[in-house]
Amino acid sequence: MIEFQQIEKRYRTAAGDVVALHPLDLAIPAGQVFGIIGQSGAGKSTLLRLINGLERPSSGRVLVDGTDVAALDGAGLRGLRQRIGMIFQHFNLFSARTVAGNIAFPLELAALPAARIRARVDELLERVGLTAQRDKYPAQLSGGQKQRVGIARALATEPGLLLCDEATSALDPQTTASVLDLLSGINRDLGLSIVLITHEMDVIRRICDAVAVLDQGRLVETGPVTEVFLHPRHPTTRRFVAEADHDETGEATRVRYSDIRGRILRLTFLGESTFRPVLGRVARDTGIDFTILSGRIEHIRETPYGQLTVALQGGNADAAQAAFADAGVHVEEIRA
Ligand SMILES: Nc1ncnc2c1ncn2[C@@H]1O[C@H](COP(=O)(O)OP(=O)(O)OP(=O)(O)O)[C@@H](O)[C@H]1O
Repeated sequence: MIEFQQIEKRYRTAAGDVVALHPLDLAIPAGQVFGIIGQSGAGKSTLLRLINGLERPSSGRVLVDGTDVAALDGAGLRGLRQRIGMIFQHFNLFSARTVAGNIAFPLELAALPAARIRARVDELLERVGLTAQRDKYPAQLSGGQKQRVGIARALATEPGLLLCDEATSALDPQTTASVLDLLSGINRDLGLSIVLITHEMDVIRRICDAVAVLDQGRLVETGPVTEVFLHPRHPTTRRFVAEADHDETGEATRVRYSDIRGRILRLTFLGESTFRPVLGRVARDTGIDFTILSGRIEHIRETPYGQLTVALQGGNADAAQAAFADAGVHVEEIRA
């Protein structure tokens, strides 16, 4: 469990103070994949680096499993960092060490016997799918393979928490997907908590359980991804969702629908309700005819959700709208 209590961070510069984080409170429960999203300069890296003491708060406290990070001395901080792995956008591998040598590094620092290091490295290579690459050097690897080495190295000392600093930003979409799957599997199989920062809502949708949205150093929205992604409240969150999604509430869409008669609704089905035959039942009960304008079924982590944009003709539109809400379907009126 990580708790930020009235955390504020200012950087002193020649030109004056830069406020990277305005006072904020945030609790990150153990065992989750927790995402922090924001534009460049929003304060994401600062927030992440406060967790392992790479930055110190200007005021407020950061508690990691109840321990105040700022109160730790050198030995205490080293102990904390052994329990927190970190991976980076540009991998930060040692170019003169092989794949196995990179992964062994933190174990050598911890002075483990050679036989135990070898066994642990073998196990980690298998977990990240790089057994065949063990004797290669970073320059001989693809971006995705480099990040897998970074992940294996971060896991070497069996940390309870993994911090990911834009871990997939330098990767193509397909490689991103496979690295995110690996992280998701690690969270599931090892029960390891993951805190990641990103500027892409799609990363949040694929693997996070919960999310915090930062905007110019302020925490503007936080909650489960199913809630924040499907029903964003703050304009910044809406913008991120619209980028990941094709936006159906914008002006262009309203113009595109100008030839279509009837009330236009966007229906969001989440979890079990995604696969229930709600549409047919509402049509029968209310005499409504539906024209489907667009639709899809996707996943937020493992939870399926469906979004359907429909035009309603004939029958009782108000009753249909109420029947959807009764069936647990979220209804958004795109045009009355
Ligand atoms: N060491 C520093 N000295 C002065 N200002 C800093 C320092 N580190 C960060 N800042 C400033 O603090 C603000 C937040 O920076 P931070 O790196 O936390 O944002 P970010 O959301 O991670 O951005 P990015 O996605 O570009 O990495 C920015 O205005 C940045 O310029």
